[in-house]
Amino acid sequence: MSPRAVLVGAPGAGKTTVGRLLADRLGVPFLDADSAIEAEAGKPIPEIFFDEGEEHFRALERATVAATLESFDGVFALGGGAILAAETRKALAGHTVVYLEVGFADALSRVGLGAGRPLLAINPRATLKHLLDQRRPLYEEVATVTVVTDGLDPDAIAADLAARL
Ligand SMILES: Nc1ncnc2c1ncn2[C@@H]1O[C@H](COP(=O)(O)OP(=O)(O)O)[C@@H](O)[C@H]1O
Ligand SMILES: O=C(O)C1=C[C@@H](OP(=O)(O)O)[C@@H](O)[C@H](O)C1
Ligand SMILES: [Mg+2]
Repeated sequence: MSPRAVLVGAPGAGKTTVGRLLADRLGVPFLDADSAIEAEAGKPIPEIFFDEGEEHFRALERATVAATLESFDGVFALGGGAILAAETRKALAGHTVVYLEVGFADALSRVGLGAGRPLLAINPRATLKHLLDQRRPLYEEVATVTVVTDGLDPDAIAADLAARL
């Protein structure tokens, strides 16, 4: 069993939003890794970061992604930092991985002041710029399909993807 599509990309790329729309169009279930982690931990992502730290969150994330890749056949949206783990990049090989590409200006306007995203709690502009630069090669490495999202409406992106998958 393999997800119909795994969505990767930076915070604000639209993984959660476009993923849900894409799943509706394909008539398959949708799962967001962050929501699965929150359900498992029994608390929101910012509280996991605050109480247990980022390393603990990343361990939960690696385990959730590994298990879901083997057991889920819908559309699966990852958190923006999931691909930082070499283990996760390796596990993505052989799957249909969609990279939702977003430039700095659109990403910034979409995430705003970073509410709900603990990594962007301090200095969201500079942090987001750094994340985009650091992670771009990793998203490119795992992607089998790349979609530019700048200036495009989520539903148009989902429609384009549904036609391509
Ligand atoms: N293509 C888009 N155009 C404009 N706004 C978008 C687009 N995709 C997502 N958004 C908005 O940006 C914010 C972040 O989207 P989200 O799906 O949570 O991104 P991600 O899961 O990749 O971090 C949400 O408020 C969402 O409504
Ligand atoms: O970029 C990151 O490292 C993170 C992105 C978030 O998901 P989104 O990319 O859906 O915002 C969430 O997993 C967590 O706050 C860490
Ligand atoms: Mg998301």
